[in-house]
Amino acid sequence: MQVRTTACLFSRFTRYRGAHTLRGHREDPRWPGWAVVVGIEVHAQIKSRQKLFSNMLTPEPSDSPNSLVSPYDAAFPGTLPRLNPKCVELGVRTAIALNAEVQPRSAFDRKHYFYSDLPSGYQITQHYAPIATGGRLPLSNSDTVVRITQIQLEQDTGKSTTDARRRTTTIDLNRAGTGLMEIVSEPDLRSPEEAGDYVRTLQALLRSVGSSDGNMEQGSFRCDVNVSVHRPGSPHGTRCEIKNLNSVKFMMVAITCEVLRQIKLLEGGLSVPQETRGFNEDSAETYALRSKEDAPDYRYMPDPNLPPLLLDKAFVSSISSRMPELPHVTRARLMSRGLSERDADVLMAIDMGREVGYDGVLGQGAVSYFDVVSERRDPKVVVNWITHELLGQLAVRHETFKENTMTTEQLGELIDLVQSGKITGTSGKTILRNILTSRSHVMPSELASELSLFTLPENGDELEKWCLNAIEALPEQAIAARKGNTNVLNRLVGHVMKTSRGRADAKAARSLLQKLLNQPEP
Ligand SMILES: Nc1ncnc2c1ncn2[C@@H]1O[C@H](COP(=O)(O)OP(=O)(O)OP(=O)(O)O)[C@@H](O)[C@H]1O
Ligand SMILES: [Mg+2]
Ligand SMILES: [Mg+2]
Repeated sequence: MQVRTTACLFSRFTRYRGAHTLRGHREDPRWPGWAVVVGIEVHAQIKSRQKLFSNMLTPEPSDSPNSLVSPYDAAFPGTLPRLNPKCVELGVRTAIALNAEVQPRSAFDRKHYFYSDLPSGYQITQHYAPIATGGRLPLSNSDTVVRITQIQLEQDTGKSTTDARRRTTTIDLNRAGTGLMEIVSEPDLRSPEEAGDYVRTLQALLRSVGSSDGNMEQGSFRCDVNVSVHRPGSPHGTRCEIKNLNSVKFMMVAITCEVLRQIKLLEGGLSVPQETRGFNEDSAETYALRSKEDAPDYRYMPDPNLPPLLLDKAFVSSISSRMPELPHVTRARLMSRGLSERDADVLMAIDMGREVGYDGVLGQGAVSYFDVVSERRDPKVVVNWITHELLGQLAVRHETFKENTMTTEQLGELIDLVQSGKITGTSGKTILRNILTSRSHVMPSELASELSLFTLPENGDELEKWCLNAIEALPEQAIAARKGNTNVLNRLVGHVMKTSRGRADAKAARSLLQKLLNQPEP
């Protein structure tokens, strides 16, 4: 009894504190005798129509430079910030999705530094009182739960591009003033792979609640990765922060390189100085950007133009009640309906924008398509038709799921026709291809009769004709099959399928062929 109570307490404690604080060290063969610690600061662009403090539109990467800049974004004297409520709502949605505590009172501060893409000379952020604190994110591919320190709202800067040859820097202020959420994790990650899993899980979560596109390549989701190493059992080592990583893959490579660099220093009797570092993708090396001593003094101060942000319980619960299904819930629901992990992932990946060019929201794309078709049908059969046939054919056509014209009614009826044996699987695929090519909304049953694809009993006599035809066309194979060679029998079945253009039922053809072959020769 005593033991059980302790175990119970222990598991609750680990869950509350995050799995890592009490998790035993698992040796990594890449760095025996060392333990790795990673904490990530994510800057995710808020998917609001307008910027954080001005009514200028949030730019797309395709917008021409300096085309979406209000006088406020360019820091004209006399302009004042006005907080965009949509950004607050999306910040709160993110906080709820991360199980964080939305603060009834948060505030905005100025972080000062001087750089050409920051016209006001300061960035407005939430340094002292963030909008939410203390969340948790269970990773998709393991039992690890990563604690979230805080979520803060802040402005993005403009973009400067330096042309070394011409010795000029061009400034694009489109991005200046767009809303960001800085999501800071506790140092709970233990390997490059876990860091990758964290970023992917977070991207999926933000996309599912519609608060960010989460696109690392396009810069709407930027990660600063803090890495340190220590001997198991000793306190955490000194961290270095790696900036400007633009894909999950390179982030994982950068962490690996940084771990090996720090170990080399420590094993050589040196120490790791706290630094901000960059990553060179070509040489696969991190390099020093600035040391802790060079870190600027940001002279944080409360922004006198912005009152504190007060959020009452009713506001938060009204957002809470309108939250969409979160990815881990969708996943569990799909799997409880008998889908494999892989099938669930394929459907969810489409909705969460991993399909190129598809900016979907979970629950409005492939998952809901599946939900509708499988409402009164076998979920496993339905998912097979979607993932293998429909997605397969779309891929052949270089089309995305968004471009799919086949309705849920069409696919539903098609599956019913095949399942009830009225048409064969092969005919079903022909009809599916036909519907995708013609982009028509004609129902599969109409097409089946138009193309005379209905199977037995309508074409019972035909089946015999096709089988006799096959035996006649392949006499040598017929002799071998008669002697019991089943491989050769398959060739004959194939011939029947070909001449019948897939209308014959392969099983029926096989048994009829066997019957015909075993009859005494005339
Ligand atoms: N020993 C450590 N090893 C690895 N990561 C660490 C370690 N200690 C802290 N971290 C991580 O470093 C990050 C610190 O981020 P935080 O935003 O608090 O401060 P900062 O990096 O000093 O400031 P800034 O926001 O200006 O970059 C967190 O994600 C935290 O988990
Ligand atoms: Mg930070
Ligand atoms: Mg940092």
